[in-house]
Amino acid sequence: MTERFGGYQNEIYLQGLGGTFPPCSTDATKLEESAREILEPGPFWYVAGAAGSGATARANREAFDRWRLVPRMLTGATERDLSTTVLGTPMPAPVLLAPVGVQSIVHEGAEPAAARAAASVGLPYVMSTASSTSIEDVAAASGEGPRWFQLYWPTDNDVCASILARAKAAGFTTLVVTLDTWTLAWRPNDLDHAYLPFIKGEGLGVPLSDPVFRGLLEKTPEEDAPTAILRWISMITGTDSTWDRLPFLREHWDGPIVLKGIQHPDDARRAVEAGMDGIVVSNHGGRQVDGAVASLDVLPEIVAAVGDRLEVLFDSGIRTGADIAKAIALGAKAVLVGRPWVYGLAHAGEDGVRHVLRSLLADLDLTMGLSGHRTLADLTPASLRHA
Ligand SMILES: Cc1cc2nc3c(=O)[nH]c(=O)nc-3n(C[C@H](O)[C@H](O)[C@H](O)COP(=O)(O)O)c2cc1C
Ligand SMILES: O=C(O)C(=O)c1ccccc1
Repeated sequence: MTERFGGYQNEIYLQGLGGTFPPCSTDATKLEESAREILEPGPFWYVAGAAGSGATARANREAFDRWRLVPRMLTGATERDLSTTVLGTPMPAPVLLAPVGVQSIVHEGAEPAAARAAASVGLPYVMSTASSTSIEDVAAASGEGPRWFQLYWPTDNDVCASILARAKAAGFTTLVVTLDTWTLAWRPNDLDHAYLPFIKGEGLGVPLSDPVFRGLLEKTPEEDAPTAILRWISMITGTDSTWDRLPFLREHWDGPIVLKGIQHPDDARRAVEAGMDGIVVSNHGGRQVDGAVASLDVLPEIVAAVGDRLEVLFDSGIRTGADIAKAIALGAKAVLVGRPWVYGLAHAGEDGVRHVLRSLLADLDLTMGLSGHRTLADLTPASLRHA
């Protein structure tokens, strides 16, 4: 089905005639600034912050500036079709909501609000293991919307299997395994505010509702919250896994599996060899390795390394329609967006998330049309020049 995302432009103008204005900026690059005015420093820096000096987070943005679209004329791009299918999930545009933990710290509606917004636009919501809400409650909020599940991999196999079984039973189709955050990076902004949401016990919607995890505890989390929290933290951070542990996931998940956090072509090749279905070329929005390469800069070599042997998704730094078009032109099948919609959630809950998503898709739709690209397949390296 062809969605006319660009029509959101006229909708906004018409609403303005009636005195109604967007709930937050239509420009995702401005949302960090306005979020700073409405969030306390701890929550604000949890979202906006990055590892170390922030060099990689800045590099992620700068990398997009080194590529420019070359507009083509008279191509008949009046009607666009932005739809695609990724690992069996049809989507009206090549955009997914990146997994984001502990959303209750920016808005009381938390994950269900974001999942409802995603479903209303038809985009897949990738639920984080670090959600403040249970798997079943997020699934219910998604309704008919597509849903993927992101795994922070517990060291305890029984707990891991239980979480995967619940995600599967709740209708999550695709598993995204995050590899780059097996321990939290040096994050000065969180440290300066002594702010770790997990310690407040807010990101425990998944384990606290898990019967196997609860069975490991001597006292229930209601009786002794700190012990439960520490037990969970020690289960999902502090231990790096190795490639030989992947078959366990295959045994316990019968849908597609995607590895998130790939930045080296050799790791992408290993993902192929391990029989994975996809990868997310991502540096976690610059939140893990400060001084690391910009995610967009490694995308072309990774696409060249794996060809069509698995699906290559991309994230880290996407803020505009042009950014999405560039990532697709460089070989990504779809992109994940992180901070922008979290700021939308902070500003206006479900409406804010929907507005950020629709703005991004309208921008992409109009950018593609005006640069003469009718479908995603029209976006190729030939659509770009090095600036
Ligand atoms: C506040 C916040 C929380 C995040 N939590 C998770 C998480 O729980 N799991 C995960 O795989 N990635 C997590 N990420 C990383 C995102 O999935 C994504 O890789 C990153 O935000 C993309 O960069 P962008 O924010 O520049 O779009 C988080 C990112 C942010 C900003
Ligand atoms: O902050 C993050 O980037 C992240 O991935 C995370 C991990 C655990 C809890 C909350 C967020």
